[in-house]
Amino acid sequence: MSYRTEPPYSHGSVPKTAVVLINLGTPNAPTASAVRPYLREFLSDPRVVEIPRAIWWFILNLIILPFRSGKSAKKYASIWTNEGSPLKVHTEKQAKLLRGYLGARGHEVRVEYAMRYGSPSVPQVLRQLKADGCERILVLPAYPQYSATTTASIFDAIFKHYAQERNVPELRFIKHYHDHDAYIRALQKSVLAHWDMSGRPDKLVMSFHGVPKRTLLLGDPYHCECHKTARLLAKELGLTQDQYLVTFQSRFGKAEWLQPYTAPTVKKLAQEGVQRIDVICPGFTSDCLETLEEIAMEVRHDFLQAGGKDFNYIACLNEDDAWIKALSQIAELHMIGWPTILSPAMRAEREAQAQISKADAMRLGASE
Ligand SMILES: C=CC1=C(C)c2cc3[nH]c(cc4nc(cc5[nH]c(cc1n2)c(C)c5CCC(=O)O)C(CCC(=O)O)=C4C)c(C)c3C=C
Ligand SMILES: [Fe+2]
Ligand SMILES: [Fe+2]
Repeated sequence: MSYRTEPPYSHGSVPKTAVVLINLGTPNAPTASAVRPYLREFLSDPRVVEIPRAIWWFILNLIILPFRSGKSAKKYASIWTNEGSPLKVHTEKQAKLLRGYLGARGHEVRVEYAMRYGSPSVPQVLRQLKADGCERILVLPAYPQYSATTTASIFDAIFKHYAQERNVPELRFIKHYHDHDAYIRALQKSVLAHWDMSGRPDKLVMSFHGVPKRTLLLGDPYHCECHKTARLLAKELGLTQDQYLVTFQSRFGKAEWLQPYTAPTVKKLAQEGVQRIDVICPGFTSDCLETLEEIAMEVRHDFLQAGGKDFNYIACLNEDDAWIKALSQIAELHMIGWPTILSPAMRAEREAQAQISKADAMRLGASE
């Protein structure tokens, strides 16, 4: 067993707490050479693709990466902003806002963000938190609905990192918040704000990222959690069953994925004479390639080509105030029992410990 070197242990220090918001990840640039390593890391994850490793290695390296990297890069280029990839830009802003929100509520917590694939990587962020003395870590995936392909893969990355540490911090993992009241109400508020501006559609389409159908049959609760989110949102909006539908997008590969698929469904709606649809993607908490390009560009085009008249994409929650508030409530719920709101005595003790650690460090430095 080879352990990473630990920072010097400091007696009696008040443990610091950190919340780490973790999203999927995104390439560093909208170019084939940047998309390729990102896709390699993502699609090499056995949680994402369950095909036997040796067979998959050939398919990935000889077929998928050479062809998909350039194609995907062009798509990324169509949504890239001056600040970078939308997924990263929104996640970073969410972490900053959450830090401010929790701070304003009196919590002394670090809030950082990390990406499961790409950067800032999970190990990079966890190393920094260890160096800064964080002894309690709350892992907050950016996915409201649990799936082995996403949430569990984040958990794997955390376990893998700490497998090489002696002094493992106290860890808590948020599995899902697909039915959390504040999340549902943030979604409801965003739909109502859209309808206040633009009127109501004939149908509201709630499109979730797909996964292979096989994963549902093998016990992954993702499909049920997506449907529960949709049902709760429809209830909050007062929609009857014929006023909304649930679809699954972003199919990858040849196997059957969760149905109904988003693109053929909206085409069919247009062909049946539905004039206006609004599409929301409640499973994506930040706008990204899959919402801005696939839904707001490709699916819009499909709907209008098939005879639809009016297509509205309702943006993800991104930096929405009600959403940041929801995130803070979800984090607070999972931090119960952790002393994040410090008493004056604890604060004084922390100050004193910081002074002692500083003096220790200087003494150690001087004796070397
Ligand atoms: C919201 C949850 C997500 C699930 C579940 C999910 C499963 C899943 N995805 C792929 C393959 C790809 N997904 C890609 C992009 C992508 N996926 C999600 C989220 C979920 N994926 C997001 C937020 C994004 C966008 C990232 C961004 O940079 O904006 C891609 C890359 C893009 C492309 O080349 O099309 C792939 C590939 C699989 C195979 C899978 C479950 C088995
Ligand atoms: Fe995906
Ligand atoms: Fe896609």
